Amino acid sequence: MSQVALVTGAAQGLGLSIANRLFAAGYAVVITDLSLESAQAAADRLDPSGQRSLALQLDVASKADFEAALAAVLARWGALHVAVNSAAMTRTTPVMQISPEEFDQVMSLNTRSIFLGCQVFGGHMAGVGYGRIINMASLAGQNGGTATGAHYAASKGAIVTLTKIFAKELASAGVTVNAIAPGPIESPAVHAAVPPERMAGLLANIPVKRLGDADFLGDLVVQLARPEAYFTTGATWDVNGGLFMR
Ligand SMILES: NC(=O)C1=CN([C@@H]2O[C@H](COP(=O)(O)OP(=O)(O)OC[C@H]3O[C@@H](n4cnc5c(N)ncnc54)[C@H](O)[C@@H]3O)[C@@H](O)[C@H]2O)C=CC1
Ligand SMILES: CC(C)c1ccc(C(=O)O)c(O)c1O
Repeated sequence: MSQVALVTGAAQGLGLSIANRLFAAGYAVVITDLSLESAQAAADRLDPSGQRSLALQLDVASKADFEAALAAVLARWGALHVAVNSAAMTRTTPVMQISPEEFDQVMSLNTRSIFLGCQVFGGHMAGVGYGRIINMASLAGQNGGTATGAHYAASKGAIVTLTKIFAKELASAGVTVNAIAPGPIESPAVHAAVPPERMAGLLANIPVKRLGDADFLGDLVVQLARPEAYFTTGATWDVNGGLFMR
């Protein structure tokens, strides 16, 4: 039987690229997102037969949704080997203008979702003695970048810390927990955030002078998801074209 991988926020963008690479690597892939329709559409494009894919609604703000998704995956395949916590929101409000409500919204969606994903999926994986969890952090969380919002950056920095905490907690149970911290990757979100007339300026500021590649991120997830990757845990993998230097 194929190993089973679940990706949150996988209807579009990097989550979808990661799901595609996991599918290409032979996994049965669970595409989850806020709306079942968008998750199902992505799953249908990936795997028209539906034999090695499952679409689920999973609002990462809801612990009950994580638990229901886990139950649905176990009912379909009896196992969950890999969980990729990719869903997040971005806000670009300048730090002195962020309201308490907006701060809480970004932190709770981006950070609490990782906590919930690690707790629910990691708890199951620890119970069966095997698992791989990969959390999507960000360059902004590594260098305090403000272009994407101070609350966004703080929420992503907290993911690095949570990744270490869950890695320590789950290591002896055969579960690894790693994070990936991308800089700007070729993706719909980058093009939504950077209008064409500002793209040259962004590229000029990236030391390698290119955006990152979403498929490469997907392949990195595939590597971290391998059983042979048992010796890397609690790590944050930087993929930022040298932008940490800026
Ligand atoms: N695109 C980039 O260059 C970078 C992205 N990242 C991170 O990579 C991850 C994916 O980013 P993108 O693909 O660019 O984002 P995106 O905005 O294109 O996709 C995010 C996905 O998450 C889903 N989502 C939003 N709220 C949700 C909720 N409450 N429950 C479930 N799903 C929800 C959306 O429907 C969407 O499908 C995020 O964690 C982001 O912070 C980090 C650094 C750079
Ligand atoms: C595409 C989004 C807005 C984006 C862009 C850049 C970074 C970064 O450099 O850290 C992000 O984390 C993003 O989410």
